[in-house]
Amino acid sequence: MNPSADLPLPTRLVIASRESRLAMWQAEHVQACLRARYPQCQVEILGMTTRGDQILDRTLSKVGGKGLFVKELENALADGRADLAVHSLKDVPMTLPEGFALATVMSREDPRDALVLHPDHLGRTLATLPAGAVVGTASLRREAMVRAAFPHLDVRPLRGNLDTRLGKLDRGEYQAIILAAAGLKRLGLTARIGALLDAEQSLPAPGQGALGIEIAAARDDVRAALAPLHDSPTELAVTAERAVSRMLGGSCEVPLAAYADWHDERLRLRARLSMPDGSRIVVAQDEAVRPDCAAADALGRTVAQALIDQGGMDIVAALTTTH
Ligand SMILES: NCc1[nH]cc(CCC(=O)O)c1CC(=O)O
Repeated sequence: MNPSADLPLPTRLVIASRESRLAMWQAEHVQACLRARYPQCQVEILGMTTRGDQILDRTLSKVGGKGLFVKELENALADGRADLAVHSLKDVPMTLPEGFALATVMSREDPRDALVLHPDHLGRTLATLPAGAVVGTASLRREAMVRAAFPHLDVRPLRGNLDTRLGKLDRGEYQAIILAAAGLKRLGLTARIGALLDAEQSLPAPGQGALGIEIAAARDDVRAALAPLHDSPTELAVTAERAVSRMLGGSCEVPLAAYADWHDERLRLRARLSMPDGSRIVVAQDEAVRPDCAAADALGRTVAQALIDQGGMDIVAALTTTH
């Protein structure tokens, strides 16, 4: 029995969200799902600016990482200004602070990376862009992938929200940029996708494409209200992916890819850890048959251990001790 099944539904639910267009789309998506499910409940959005949104001149890994985007939202959950916070799961730290819980994982949007091209280069791919073409990416994982597989390209950092990044591309600062397909699709920008990079070419980041809903851990009423939005296959996949990252220290300074997908009843997890310059790459993969959450987590730890056994911690240490 679910002990919270009999809890009265809250009459009002406030969703804390960052104010970027993507974050707002995601909050409005959850708002629409909740309104459809609970017509009597008043569902509102509280928009907030986070430190991560304010600092735009340095790459994320240098300014403190994922926590920057969630802390202000957690403060709103803690003091009751909001009841739930919607996050791109990719941006949620591997271990939440005491008192908070990831209550819900929603079904996954396309997890792949997408190549977006400057209008002068439409029709090209990473392989056919001219030598020296500037390719922008905000992630060390994507940077490592391009450097290893396409050494003819000039990879440069790219920060800012989706609109900012696309603006820099269109102004000619980059010949191409790599973004998550999920964000582009959510914002109705599917037409800008020049090429989708399959998992063989660009293995996604842990959690990419999935939405997670965070609550104050004590709010069993909110947890119960969110239950219908939960997607178990996605939760098991991202549990495995996040376990890999957690075991390697959970830092976004590390170019880690981890992606789990379902093949009938088997959950297959692939992971890749690289130096940003593409000079060293270790890969591992394993699978579990009909795992529960604990087994999905164990799958992630097994794959992380396989990366460690191949010298993965040397890569982590080389990247995390410099600043
Ligand atoms: N780090 C920013 C971020 N967080 C989530 C997404 C995309 C949406 C998703 O993965 O659910 C993006 C943009 C990007 O990587 O291009």
